[in-house]
Amino acid sequence: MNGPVDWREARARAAAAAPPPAVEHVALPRALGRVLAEPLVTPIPLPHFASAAMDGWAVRGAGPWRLVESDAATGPDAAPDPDTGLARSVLRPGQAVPIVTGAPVPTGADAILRVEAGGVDGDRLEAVGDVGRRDVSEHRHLRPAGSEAVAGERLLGPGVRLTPPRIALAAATGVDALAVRRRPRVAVVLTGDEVVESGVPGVGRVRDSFRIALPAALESLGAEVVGVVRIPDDTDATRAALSGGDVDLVVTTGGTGRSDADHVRRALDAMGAELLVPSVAIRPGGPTLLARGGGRVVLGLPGNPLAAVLGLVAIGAPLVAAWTGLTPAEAVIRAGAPLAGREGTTGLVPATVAEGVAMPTEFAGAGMLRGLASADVVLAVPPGGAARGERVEALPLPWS
Ligand SMILES: Nc1nc2c(c(=O)[nH]1)N[C@H]1C(S)=C(S)[C@@H](COP(=O)(O)OP(=O)(O)OC[C@H]3O[C@@H](n4cnc5c(N)ncnc54)[C@H](O)[C@@H]3O)O[C@H]1N2
Ligand code: MOO
Repeated sequence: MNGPVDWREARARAAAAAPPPAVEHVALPRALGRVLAEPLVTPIPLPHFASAAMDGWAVRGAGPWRLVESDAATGPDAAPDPDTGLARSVLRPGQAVPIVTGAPVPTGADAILRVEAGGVDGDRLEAVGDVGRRDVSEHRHLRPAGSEAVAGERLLGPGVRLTPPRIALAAATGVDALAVRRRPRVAVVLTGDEVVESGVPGVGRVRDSFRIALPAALESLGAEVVGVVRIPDDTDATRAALSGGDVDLVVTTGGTGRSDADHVRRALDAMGAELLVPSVAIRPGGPTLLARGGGRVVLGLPGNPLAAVLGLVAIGAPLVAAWTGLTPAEAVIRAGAPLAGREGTTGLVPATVAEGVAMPTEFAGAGMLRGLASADVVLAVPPGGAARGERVEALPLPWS
């Protein structure tokens, strides 16, 4: 029970450790990147009135036309008829009225003749050239009301990430707030008395890899990082950091080992926490642990920089995804080189992807960052390894 947990099982336990997704309402500017909780149903047709797609003239009939004064067709008060979506002014056969892009089209208009394809002589307008004649005969440049969506149509389903175009689509329907899934509130706790946060480290010291990168990666996964603290290598300080604050999840780095300098497991013990995943059968990242105690979940990542990120990709990603009701993305890709296996362990290998083929990067030792810095995905290499050309599972990096 205390040995390393198979990596699929560990991912399943991580997903199961999240509470059922909860909902909150946020204003549109704060909804970017969040997960939609309820369908987006447009209360209005899109567009909600018939409008011109070009600057020019609204015309009725084959032409030539007599130009009439622009009134409701282009004025700021040109409210469309709520039933038809058409502007209330009426264009009679043989008439034309100036119109600008986006303005309501008068009732009766059957084409927009763009300005560069019309010739005006006094109050007489005629189409010029093939382009002008086609504008008219093909009834061009009219955007009918409801041509993109009718009122009551479902435009987005729940469970999708709110990308910039999805936010823009929501805004176009006239809504000002959206129902989104709650994010876990996360405290990041950095350990390691040897770690320095600026300048060139002396011998026996290491420059911090996590204070900037880890919160960013967690936010990319969909979490809300509410604090980052560095604590001394001490069991009481670790226990206090693991149990303090109003948070849902604590993510630690370092100290997952069993030496005198490692305090995460001892602190969890002292808290009476339940170890959900004591370690994972992955390499690097094996010492990654998951626990529940003090009313929160604790994800313990190893101190080695690559190992920590791979622990986050393997266990943190399904945990945060389940919290926000997302299904973690999984894909398979062809290996561009033979990948050695290791009995009882899933190898996690940073890889670059070109033309659908994944090449493992160099410099992918547990304490390194160089391979990860150039990687596009992480390959999950089964214990038996994989031949060149074989399909292997590819996990996305949080920021890609
Ligand atoms: N006897 C054994 N020793 C180790 C084992 C083992 O099974 N038996 N496992 C090894 C593996 S695998 C890993 S991974 C590490 C896990 O170590 P910890 O989580 O306890 O991490 P630390 O010992 O605190 O640090 C490891 C390494 O990472 C550096 N580090 C820590 N924090 C940072 C930071 N913020 N930025 C950059 N680098 C950091 C730290 O200086 C150490 O070099 O244990 C192995 N040992
Ligand atoms: O699992 Mo450790 O992560 O290899 O250095």
